[in-house]
Amino acid sequence: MRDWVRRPAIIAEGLVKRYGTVTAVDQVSFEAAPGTVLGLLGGNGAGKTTTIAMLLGLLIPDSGRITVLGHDMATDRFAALARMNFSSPYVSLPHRLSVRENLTVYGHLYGVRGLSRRIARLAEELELGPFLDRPAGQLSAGQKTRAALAKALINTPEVLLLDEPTASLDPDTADRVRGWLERYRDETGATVVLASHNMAEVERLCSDVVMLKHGRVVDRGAPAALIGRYGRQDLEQVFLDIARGTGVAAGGGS
Ligand SMILES: Nc1ncnc2c1ncn2[C@@H]1O[C@H](COP(=O)(O)OP(=O)(O)OP(=O)(O)O)[C@@H](O)[C@H]1O
Repeated sequence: MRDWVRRPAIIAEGLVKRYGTVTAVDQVSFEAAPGTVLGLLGGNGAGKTTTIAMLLGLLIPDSGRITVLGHDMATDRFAALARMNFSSPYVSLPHRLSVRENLTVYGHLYGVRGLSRRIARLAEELELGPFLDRPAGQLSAGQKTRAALAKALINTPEVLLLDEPTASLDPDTADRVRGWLERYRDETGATVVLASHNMAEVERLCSDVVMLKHGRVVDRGAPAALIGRYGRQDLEQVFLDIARGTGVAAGGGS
């Protein structure tokens, strides 16, 4: 295999972001290998959304460096952005446009070929049919989340950043969306960064996780390795140990 094939899809090195006196992200580094799902975990205010916003180039780090698909996001971000996409509960689709119109606008922005077919496929897989022609502003929270996921997938991104993608979905829909994300990753080889508070979801989808606390990386590893190191049954218990400072991890930390 050639070197460029093995190169991490995402490299974050020493990221720092301050909002006034708050250091939201403090010397955070990680890598995501191509075709993997990296979980960004941490309690409320740990710095997950800020990190994702920096990966997207929406926020400029105060220091540190981000490379996505070989492109330095400080100097060459547009080449990478065309091959990326994201969904976030903090970014709504334009309210007055229908879901179909939204997907059409974003599809054109990304230069998607065969756009009608792509929209039809996403509508089928994410079950958008019943509200495809309704204004995005009139949807329920769960319907908005699915529409936002469709927008995030419109350009078949190689790097997909998902901030709490199943937070407002009912358990059945959330499970189906997870299955769909797994298939998407398997079929396309996309690299995914997933910020989530759902530890069962993270265990299922992520090959690696980065645990953040107060903007710093406090542990990292494969879910099974972390569970083993903390002597726990599942990632939820590991999360609680880290959040409350009660866990004793063997040979861990960073
Ligand atoms: N625009 C902003 N101005 C000032 N402080 C901010 C801003 N955005 C985030 N912060 C602060 O930065 C820190 C990290 O916030 P961030 O939203 O990245 O956390 P998070 O891990 O995504 O949290 P949550 O799980 O609650 O969504 C928090 O202390 C937050 O209050």
